[in-house]
Amino acid sequence: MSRPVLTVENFGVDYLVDPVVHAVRDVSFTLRRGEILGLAGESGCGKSTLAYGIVRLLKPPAVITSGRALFHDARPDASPSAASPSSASRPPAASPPASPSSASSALVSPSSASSAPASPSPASPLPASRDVDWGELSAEELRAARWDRISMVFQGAMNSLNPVVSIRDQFEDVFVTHRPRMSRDERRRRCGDLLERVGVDRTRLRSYPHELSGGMRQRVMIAMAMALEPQIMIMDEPTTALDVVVQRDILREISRLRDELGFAVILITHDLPLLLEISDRIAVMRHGEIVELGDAEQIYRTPRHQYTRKLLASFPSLTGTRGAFVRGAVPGGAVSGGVVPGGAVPGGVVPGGAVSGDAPVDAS
Ligand SMILES: Nc1ncnc2c1ncn2[C@@H]1O[C@H](COP(=O)(O)OP(=O)(O)OP(=O)(O)O)[C@@H](O)[C@H]1O
Repeated sequence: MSRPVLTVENFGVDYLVDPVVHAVRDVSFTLRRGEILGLAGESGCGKSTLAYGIVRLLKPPAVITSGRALFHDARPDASPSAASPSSASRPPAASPPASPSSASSALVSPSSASSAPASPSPASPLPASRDVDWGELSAEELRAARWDRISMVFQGAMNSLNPVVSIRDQFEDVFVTHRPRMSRDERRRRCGDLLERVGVDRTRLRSYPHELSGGMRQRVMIAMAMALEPQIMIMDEPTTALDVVVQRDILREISRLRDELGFAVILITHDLPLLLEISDRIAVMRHGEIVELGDAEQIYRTPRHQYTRKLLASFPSLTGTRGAFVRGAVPGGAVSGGVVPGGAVPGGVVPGGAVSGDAPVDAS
C-alpha cells in the first residue's frame, strides 16, 4: 500500500445561509500517492464543497467549521520559485485570485474559480516541510502550491481559456509564472509534449480556443493542470459539458496518465460505472458525510452501506444486460469474467450480491 499524499481529518463546511447548510460533515479520508479516489454521491451531497474546501477555494457564505487537509509533500525542498508577473494569460482554473489565508473562511466559489481574474505570480515558496497543513498557508503560499503541488480541473474549465490568446501563449504562461528560469525553447518543447500526452497534436499550440472542439479544449486544460507535475489532481466533473463518448475517452486518458506519471487523483463524476472502472477506491457521500469508503471492487461487489446499494442500483446499466467492460477476474467469486458496469455481470451477480434482474435494493 503506497504512502498517503493527503490526509483529510474531520473536515466540516457550512454554508451560512438561513437555515445553515451543513454541506460537509466530519469527513476524514486518506488519499494515497498515485491512486485514483472516486467521490460518488447524488447531487447536493457535498462533493464539490469538499473538493474546493480541501484546497481553500471556497468563499462566503461557505465556512470551514472543522478539520484540516494535510498535504504530504514528496519534494518539500523543491518549492516553486519566485516568479515575475505574467501578462499573456493566467493559469486557468487552478490559480485563484489573491485571497486571505484565513483557515476558517472559504475563498473562491466553485463557479467563479475557473473564471478567476489573472492571478499574481507565486511570490513565496511553500514551507520546507514534508507535511503541509493547507489551511495554515498564506495567500501567497497557496497560490504557489495550487497548480504546482495540487492542481484542479473544474467542470467547464475549458471555458476559462482566454479566447483572444493562443493556446501556446496560455500554456507557456503557466511555465513563465511558475518556472521563470525555464528557457523559451524548453517551455515550447514542454508545451508540445504535454499536448501530445493528452492526445492533441502539438501544432494546435498555434490555435485559438474557438478553433478547438470542446473535447480538445478540455484536454488542453488537463494538460495544463499536469504541466507542473502536481502530486494531486482534483477533478470535479471535468468532462460534464462533453458528449458521453468524449467524456469517457478523456477520463480513461486521465487513468492512463496517472499510470504513467504517478499523480493521485480525486475524481468527481456522476458517471458511476466509469468511476467504478477507473478508480482504485471510492468514497460514497451522503448528506455531507462519507458513508462508505472502499476499494472500487468491494464497493461494487459487496457494498456495505444501504445507500451505496441504492446508488449502484440507480444505474440500470450496472444491473442491466447491455455493454461490456471487464475490471478483472474475481478470485474465487461467482463472477468469472469480472465486473461489467454498463452491462450484466457474467455469472449473474449484481452489486450487493443480489441476483441479476432483482429489484433494486431498497435503501429507504
Ligand atoms: N453558495 C451556497 N450557498 C448555500 N448553500 C450552498 C451553496 N453552495 C452549495 N450549497 C449547498 O451545499 C450542499 C452541497 O453542495 P455541493 O455543490 O457541494 O454538492 P455536490 O455533491 O457537489 O452536488 P453536484 O453533484 O450537483 O455538483 C447542497 O445542499 C447545496 O445546495
